[in-house]
Amino acid sequence: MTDVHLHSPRPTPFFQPEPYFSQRRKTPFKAPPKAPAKSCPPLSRVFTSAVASDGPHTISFASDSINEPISGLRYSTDSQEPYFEQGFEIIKKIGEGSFGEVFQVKSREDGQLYAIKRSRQRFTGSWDRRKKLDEVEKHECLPPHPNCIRFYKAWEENLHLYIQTELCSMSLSQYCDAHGRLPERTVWRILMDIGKGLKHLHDNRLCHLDIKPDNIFLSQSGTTWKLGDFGLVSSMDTDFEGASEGDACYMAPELMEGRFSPGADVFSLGISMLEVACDLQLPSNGESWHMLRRGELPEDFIKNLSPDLLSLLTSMMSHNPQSRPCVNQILGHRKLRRMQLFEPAVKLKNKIVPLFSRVFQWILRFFVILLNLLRLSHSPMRPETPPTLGKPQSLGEPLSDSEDEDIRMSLLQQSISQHNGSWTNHSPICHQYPVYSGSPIPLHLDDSSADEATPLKPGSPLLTSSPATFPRADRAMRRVHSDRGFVNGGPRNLMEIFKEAD
Ligand SMILES: Nc1ncnc2c1ncn2[C@@H]1O[C@H](COP(=O)(O)OP(=O)(O)OP(=O)(O)O)[C@@H](O)[C@H]1O
Repeated sequence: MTDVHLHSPRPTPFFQPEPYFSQRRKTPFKAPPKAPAKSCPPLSRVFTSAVASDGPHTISFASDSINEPISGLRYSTDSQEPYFEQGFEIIKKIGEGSFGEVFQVKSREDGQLYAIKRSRQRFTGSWDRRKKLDEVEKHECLPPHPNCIRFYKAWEENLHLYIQTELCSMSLSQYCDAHGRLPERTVWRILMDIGKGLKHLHDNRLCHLDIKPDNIFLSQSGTTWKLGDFGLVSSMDTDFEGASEGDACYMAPELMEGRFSPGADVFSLGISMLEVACDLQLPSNGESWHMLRRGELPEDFIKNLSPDLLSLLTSMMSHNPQSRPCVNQILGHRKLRRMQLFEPAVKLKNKIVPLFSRVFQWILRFFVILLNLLRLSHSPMRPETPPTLGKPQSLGEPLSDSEDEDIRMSLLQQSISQHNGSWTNHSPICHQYPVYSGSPIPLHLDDSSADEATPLKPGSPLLTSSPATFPRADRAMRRVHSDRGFVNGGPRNLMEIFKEAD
């Protein structure tokens, strides 16, 4: 019995030996957070006065305007619609995260496009509200920079928080989902742009602490990479008080011990670049997680990297934060220095090329219209041609003049017979005329007989004619029939055609 039990087939557990590295998977769908338990009502419903406010209120920590009612040309307090809908035309939803949903909108006041993030859930209490407003405070305290997503305003309404920011075309994750492994040129460009954004943060004594491809965005124009999502930004001045680490896949190893420093951002940027340059799926734990932090990078993935990029990324991912280069040193790399040297020229090219191409298109369009107008004004009026009954078909070799003449005669004979109330059954083209008429054959011999419809007298040679009367026409029409798979006026069997070919 024991033996049977031991040998009974069982599903073998799938075991992937560690360390294991795989190709980067597409950005997984993030399930929305669970709804709050229904057993007790949220605090906001119990202590409404603690968090509720009348109508939409701006949120600002830079001035004393916190909790100032929203006012605007397009906002009416009499309307039941929220400010979000009164002030903006909602174009589409562009993303969602654990915090909320992001919409692409068009402002009804200035006609510009923006991104608005709306908290998914209502504030559950004053503590929850304060925690959500943190992102506003952190984003607001950052002076604008071309490589950081710009903050415009924030407001709360109906216990939801709204954050209005600059609109970007997509995140780096979405870009990689579409393009796969990125070419080194693009990786250097991202390193330079995000390096500049990060320098701006560090110069303002702030650390991002959540750098990852999900939080790097491509501008609307598609030329500049920008740093976004400042929800975890922490100040060096307050000694990283209340700081928390971001995504485990991109986390510097020293954060496990609570040692925060600007070096953590350098590590996260380095490992993010490794991911996109090698199309590597970063582990969130396990032995492979530690290997990457010990500087043991998977050979199969890094073999295509240039020595320059590999050595920079390896130094950025040093285990010891002191050994990592600071952002100034990264931007001082000779490759990035050269890129910066040519940057004004590249920017100019990016502005001029689309402009020139648009002007060129207009000139081209103008010439095409002009040419058409000229052609119309010079073309003589053409006589109306009778409508064709079908598409001209290839009839093989062109008929000779005499054969053509015979066909005309035959058709005339057919027409006369039809006119007199009888078809000559042996006419070789009686079934074919509608198809043949791609180039219609006039039913008269010459112009003088064109409109003669007088019936011929019985016994006329034309009426009594047989195939022998017009042997060449008969031959020619048989050839036409045969070209189209018809024999004796009927469809030809495929087998017959094959036999003939043999
Ligand atoms: N300014 C923007 N322009 C364009 N798309 C954006 C912008 N901000 C956010 N998105 C899109 O919305 C998605 C979710 O945004 P975001 O990550 O800021 O939300 P979140 O709720 O804070 O997410 P997280 O789970 O990381 O906290 C992003 O992945 C991105 O695709």
